[in-house]
Amino acid sequence: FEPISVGIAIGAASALTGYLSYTDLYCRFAECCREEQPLNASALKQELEEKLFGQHLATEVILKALTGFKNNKNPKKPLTLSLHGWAGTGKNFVSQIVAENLHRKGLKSNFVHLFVSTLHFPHEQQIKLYQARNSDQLQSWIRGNVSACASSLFIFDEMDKLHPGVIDAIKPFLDYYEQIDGVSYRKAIFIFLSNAGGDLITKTALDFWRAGRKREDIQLKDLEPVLSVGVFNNKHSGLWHSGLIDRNLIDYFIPFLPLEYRHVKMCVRAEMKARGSAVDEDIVTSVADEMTFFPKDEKIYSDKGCKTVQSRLDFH
Ligand SMILES: Nc1ncnc2c1ncn2[C@@H]1O[C@H](COP(=O)(O)OP(=O)(O)OP(=O)(O)O)[C@@H](O)[C@H]1O
Repeated sequence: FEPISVGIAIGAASALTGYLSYTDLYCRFAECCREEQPLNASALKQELEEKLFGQHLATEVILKALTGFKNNKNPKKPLTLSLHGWAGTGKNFVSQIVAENLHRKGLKSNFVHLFVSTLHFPHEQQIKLYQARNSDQLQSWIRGNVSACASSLFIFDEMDKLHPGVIDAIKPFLDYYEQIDGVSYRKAIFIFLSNAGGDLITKTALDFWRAGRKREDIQLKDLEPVLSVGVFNNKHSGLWHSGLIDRNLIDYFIPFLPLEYRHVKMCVRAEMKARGSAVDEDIVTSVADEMTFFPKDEKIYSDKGCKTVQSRLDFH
């Protein structure tokens, strides 16, 4: 062995490992955008199966969509998911789980961005003003965030209340472009949440129930025609006016079913455990009994899903 080259090799190796561990160490404390970091699909699956109640379709589609996208080294467009359903059925909740599985700090991550349309664009009548000024702002906000981290996650809540003109501002980012002004958006993920189609999803679930069929037997194909009428052709829901659908820019439509009495009970139990208290079945029943259910005669589905469970539990 030649002493000089051995020395160089050791130096290089230690510099390399030193650098690697420094990066690792750094990322442990500060947050790093690790674009290539694979998704732990089994962890996500387990979390969804344990924590998300009564949403077998959403669980299945979300898993499939995310694993497929994250395993693809060279996606042709960003991933766009559109979550639909009645209030309190878990759309925000699932977005939070997805965020945590993509970026360690979840909703608090610098690479996860939640946009609430009624908060950011509150007054419909001023939309023209907003449109001009805020569309630019919205675009540069998205551009800035994706430049900082290609695998950024954007969650747009209350999408049905967002004006189509504003959605137009997002549209170019969702398309099949290699780059826009030097920035590639293909590794980003966009999640849209809305109540649009919720009533029709409920109607399908109710038809199954009335026919004595199991909820878990509802398949995506049972809901697709329903969603296509209620959402794709509904000129009143902003998203659909904007051409996102015509241009096939939404990759997955994900239905959230209305929650039943038993699911509300599961939410109460989960909330009690999260608060570190023992599960008291008497309290579980009385919280669930306080919720209101529809339709009037059968009383099967909770009006607000699991939404008010947390605050109701405070009174027990
Ligand atoms: N399917 C579910 N499984 C477990 N917990 C749920 C489920 N749905 C709702 N929850 C609980 O209820 C809370 C409120 O639900 P969430 O905010 O996700 O509803 P949403 O569908 O986004 O409603 P909205 O359309 O009104 O915004 C969640 O934080 C979660 O604790």
